[in-house]
Amino acid sequence: MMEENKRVLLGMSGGTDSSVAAMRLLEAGYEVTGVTFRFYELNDSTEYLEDAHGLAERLGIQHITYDVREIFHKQIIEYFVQEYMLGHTPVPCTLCNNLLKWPLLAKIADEMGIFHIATGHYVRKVKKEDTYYITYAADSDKDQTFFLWGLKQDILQRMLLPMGDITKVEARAFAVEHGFRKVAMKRDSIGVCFCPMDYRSFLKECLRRDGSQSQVRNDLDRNDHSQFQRLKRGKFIDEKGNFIAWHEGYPFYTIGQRRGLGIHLNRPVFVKEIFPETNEVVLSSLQTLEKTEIFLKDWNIVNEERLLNNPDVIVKIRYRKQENHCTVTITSDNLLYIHLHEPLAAVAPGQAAAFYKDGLLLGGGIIVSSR
Ligand SMILES: Nc1ncnc2c1ncn2[C@@H]1O[C@H](COP(=O)(O)OP(=O)(O)OP(=O)(O)O)[C@@H](O)[C@H]1O
Repeated sequence: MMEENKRVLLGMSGGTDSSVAAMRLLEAGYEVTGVTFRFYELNDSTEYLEDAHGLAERLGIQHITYDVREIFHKQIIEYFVQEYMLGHTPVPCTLCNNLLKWPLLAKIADEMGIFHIATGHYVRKVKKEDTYYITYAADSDKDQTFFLWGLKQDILQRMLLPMGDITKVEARAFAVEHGFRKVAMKRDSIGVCFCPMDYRSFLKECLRRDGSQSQVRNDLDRNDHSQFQRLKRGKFIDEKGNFIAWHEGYPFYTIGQRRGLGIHLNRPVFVKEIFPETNEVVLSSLQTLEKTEIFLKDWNIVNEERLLNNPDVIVKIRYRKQENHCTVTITSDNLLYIHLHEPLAAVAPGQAAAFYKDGLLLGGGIIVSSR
């Protein structure tokens, strides 16, 4: 294991937060090296690379770019499409952070003899009894803890999080004060980087492009017909299987969805279940969507003592949504079992769940099922 030093490798996206992060790290006396990952280039635009590089030059820091477009395509975009084809709700940002962004920062830092790794994430970290934890950001509107439950001690101990203590408003002001007006004016990124708008058009486009030689294969695709063919009209049904209306294809719906169903009934209805095999989507009242038990796969626990069997842990299944109280245990088949203390609606397979207690992020996982 490398000795701690005053060097830090910072992920620089070209955006406000990581740019201000670079300035704050320099102010704190670190020798900063910036790395910009080429994950995905929307409309082939590489402006972000030039922005990051230009900023690094002005700050007098070393800057490198690192092309991971192929890995990103395989691990994140194909996964994203495949999850919808399975009737699930994917979490690409969570996976990117936990499987790509932070591990890559650590790997490159290792190669360069740099101990610390940093991003412009709005999160903080603390050490308690020899264990490092991610904790909520000072700016609760920007808090990004929800995306980082998969990180382990080897990463956590090396992390520097210069944006955790300030608000976004302060970050913009900081950039202006330091003479970086353009940095301060950058728009906040919205949604998923490779699909900032409507995921339905993205899905259609991806599957059309991949066509019959689809790189995106799954169990449902055994019949060797292109997945694009699967995006066809299907039935909205009620819980008894009665036809309600036509829909545009099951991958275009998410459990818990109410808006955009394209139907008008005299009662509010929500997507309750998705059946990819028959291309049917079950609609029902919100109450029938409520669950009290959730099972997670691919989980990570930061501290077992604090999480398991604790009678009152907070679980979040959405970035900006409600916090629920629960108890967490491990099942005999190695899933995490969440017993919710009050029912929760709109629990979709594929989504992430993150656990908190006393402000500490204790881990999380991917939802496989609920009841
Ligand atoms: N292409 C990239 N290369 C290197 N690091 C990145 C890249 N994209 C994001 N990051 C890092 O991950 C952090 C969080 O990214 P995210 O896209 O969630 O946030 P953001 O609020 O848009 O940040 P920013 O304002 O810095 O773009 C960024 O602050 C940055 O440090």
